[in-house]
Amino acid sequence: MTADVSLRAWGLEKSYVVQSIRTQALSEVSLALHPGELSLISGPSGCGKSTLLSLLSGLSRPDRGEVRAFGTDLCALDDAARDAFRLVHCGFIFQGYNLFPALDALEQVQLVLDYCGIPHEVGRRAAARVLDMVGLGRRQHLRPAELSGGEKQRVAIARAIVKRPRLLFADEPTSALDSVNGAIVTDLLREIAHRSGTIVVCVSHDPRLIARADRVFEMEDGRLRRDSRGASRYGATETCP
Ligand SMILES: Nc1ncnc2c1ncn2[C@@H]1O[C@H](COP(=O)(O)OP(=O)(O)OP(=O)(O)O)[C@@H](O)[C@H]1O
Repeated sequence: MTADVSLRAWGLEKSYVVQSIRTQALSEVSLALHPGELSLISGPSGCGKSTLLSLLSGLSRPDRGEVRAFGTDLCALDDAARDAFRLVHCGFIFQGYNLFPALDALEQVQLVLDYCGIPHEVGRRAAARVLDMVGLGRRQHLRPAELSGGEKQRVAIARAIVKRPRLLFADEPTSALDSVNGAIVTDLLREIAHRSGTIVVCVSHDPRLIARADRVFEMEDGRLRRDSRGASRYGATETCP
């Protein structure tokens, strides 16, 4: 029997209750994401994209349904075990970069490896290598205030991939970037998926990302409306069976 290398969800339901008003954020969402693909979750504001990302990454639990990553049922794990799962397997990238103002680029990336218990000098070399890979080898000693938005996002990407996660989640990674930097970050995410076999999942409205994604999931009112192959790899957009 071969090991399951996918991230799969079945019948996800999630609602929020605020002051006794219930909002159904997700209904009957099922999908399968595969290694080496950049998948995009798109749709209008409030349709449930961030909620889906949070369930797929084990940051929160569904009311009903199941999420399995590499065969592990994330919903069956307690909070500590899900934290441990994320530490080992998941990288996260956010719209606002979430960098520490006082640390330079190298220190931002190295901090992750320190946290994972990697010896300092080994971590420093690995952090420098990854910064080189994202095109920031010569800017590794600059702090966030000295970097452009696109460079900050590349530091955030380096930080997310330095521990070689099998799952990379990005929430609106290009929405604060101009066209040149948006394209650089988009291509980088795609390259990470294709080269290292990472499952890369992005939430975005950005047409640049939609055009470069291998798989596009369109959401509306908490449901998946369309699951299609992107034009980037297959030449034309086609709807998945
Ligand atoms: N913590 C929360 N408490 C209450 N309601 C929430 C919470 N998080 C999300 N919601 C509601 O759930 C629905 C889905 O929200 P979600 O943030 O997943 O959508 P989204 O597609 O990511 O939106 P956006 O593109 O604006 O970020 C919305 O109606 C939202 O108001």
